[in-house]
Amino acid sequence: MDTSDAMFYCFLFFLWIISSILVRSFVNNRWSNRTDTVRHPPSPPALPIIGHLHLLISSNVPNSFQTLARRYGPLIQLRLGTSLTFTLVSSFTVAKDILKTHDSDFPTRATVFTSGYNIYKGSTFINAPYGTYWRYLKKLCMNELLSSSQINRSIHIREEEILKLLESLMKNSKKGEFCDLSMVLTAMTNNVICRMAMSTRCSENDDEAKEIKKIVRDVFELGRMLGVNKMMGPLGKFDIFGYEKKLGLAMGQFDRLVERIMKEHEEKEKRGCEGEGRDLMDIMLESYKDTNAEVKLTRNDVKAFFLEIFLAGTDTSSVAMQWAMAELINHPQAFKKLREEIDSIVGSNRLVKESDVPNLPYLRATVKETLRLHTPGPILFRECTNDCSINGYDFKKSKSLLVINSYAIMRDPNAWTDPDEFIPERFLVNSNSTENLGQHHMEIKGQDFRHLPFGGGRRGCPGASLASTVMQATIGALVQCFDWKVKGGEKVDLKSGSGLLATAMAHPLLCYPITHFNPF
Ligand code: HEM
Repeated sequence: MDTSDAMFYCFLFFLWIISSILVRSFVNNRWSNRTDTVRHPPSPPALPIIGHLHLLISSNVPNSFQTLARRYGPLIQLRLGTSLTFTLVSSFTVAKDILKTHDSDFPTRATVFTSGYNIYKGSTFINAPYGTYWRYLKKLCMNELLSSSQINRSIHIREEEILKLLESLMKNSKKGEFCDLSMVLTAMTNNVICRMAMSTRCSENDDEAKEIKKIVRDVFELGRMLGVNKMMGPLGKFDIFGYEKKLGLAMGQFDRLVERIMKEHEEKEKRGCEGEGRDLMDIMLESYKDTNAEVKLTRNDVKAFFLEIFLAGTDTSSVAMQWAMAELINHPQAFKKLREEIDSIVGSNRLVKESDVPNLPYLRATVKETLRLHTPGPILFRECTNDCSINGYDFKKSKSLLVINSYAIMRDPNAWTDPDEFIPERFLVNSNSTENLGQHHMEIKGQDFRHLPFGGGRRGCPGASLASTVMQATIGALVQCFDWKVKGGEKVDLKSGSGLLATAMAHPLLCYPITHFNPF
């Protein structure tokens, strides 16, 4: 955490104490009058007034939660301030109970940790309560927008974007310059999602994808800050730092840009142009215009959906790829093994392709292992919609919030051998292999609740296939085409960022690419 972050959190902490004292007298009754016989999970010692809030202010929140679970157990109750209580889940067996057995009792994402601010009021997919609207959009995602046939149809987009990435890295290599892999990977995933969503790169304005990236980044950051504000109690609502105003401006910019792109698509449809093929906007507009659709989508619903797809789909894949490269650079044996696998399947005349991936088990294992150790979505939020009991504890409709720490589950020593080590071999499922995989070997069949990078149950990530496809093809190409030398050292510093959901690397990944195979 740098000094300005520390000062900012100190200030928020101070603000919280004052606002909590102000409201304490009003909420005291709530605690003292509790006469229910509900069986709550155990709770670690809490500080007066703030409860366990100080744990959220500490550096890496999923990591602090993990330390708590190791001390107090896999199911504990935590309190933030005087009014927000939630249960923290840190074991895969309990996670399985929730995401599988009790999936229908927890079908809604808890939104108390989000800013709640949205110019598209009522139009949200990611935070929609379980119901007709959410079901309709989820079905649309799974059957059309992010289906395997739509992913296959857009293969040329990913191939072209990977080639563009390699081209720019070849230039760095030729000049002996270093590159910022964090930046170029973010630009690439952004282009892939923008082109798949709205064919923006191919429109007349080449800067649209960049513009969307900047706006979405602003919306994400400001939304995060507002979310923290919201947890600060009544004083947080005054928007002292002006985040709400800035968020409104950023969303307004997004709205104007997407409105224009929507109109362009509508015009294109009228003219009967096929353009780059059917993108996600075309599919959404078809639903929007369908008078017989189960849900009548509004223009705002369409825009809000795209904003959330950009928020959910760009940085996640890019951050995961940065970690994959960092781990591979720090583990030369794994890098060599991956390169050898690619060379043996692909040969030395062409670039690795998406269609090679089924024959590249070590590449798939590398991506899985990266997502296990460095998941971009370390915490899953759920709200109880039916009274139920889990592990002998009671959960109440509309009152019980769950926070599943998938970061801790994926590093649980009861589920994984050497849980903090990068060992792709643990995901190799090859019974004919003569290689001794030893105790790291594990078999993942179907949905395994030890491995939760994409969450699980009905609220699980609909972009999992797309994200895995992008990651496998990109990492494969980066390993096939270049050797990598870290700028200013032998090894990459694997420190991660701080905060509730901050899962990015603490420092940009600066490396010299050295050409090994030139596909051009
Ligand atoms: C490495 C990349 C990605 C990771 C690690 C990731 C992870 C996650 C996680 C952990 C969740 C919450 C699941 C739960 O609560 O059980 C989620 C939800 C979601 N993700 Fe992803 N995601 C990635 C990429 C994508 C992409 C590429 C898209 C779309 C283009 C996407 C769209 C969504 C959406 C729409 C939801 C909300 C689903 C719902 O509420 O039903 N994600 N993702």
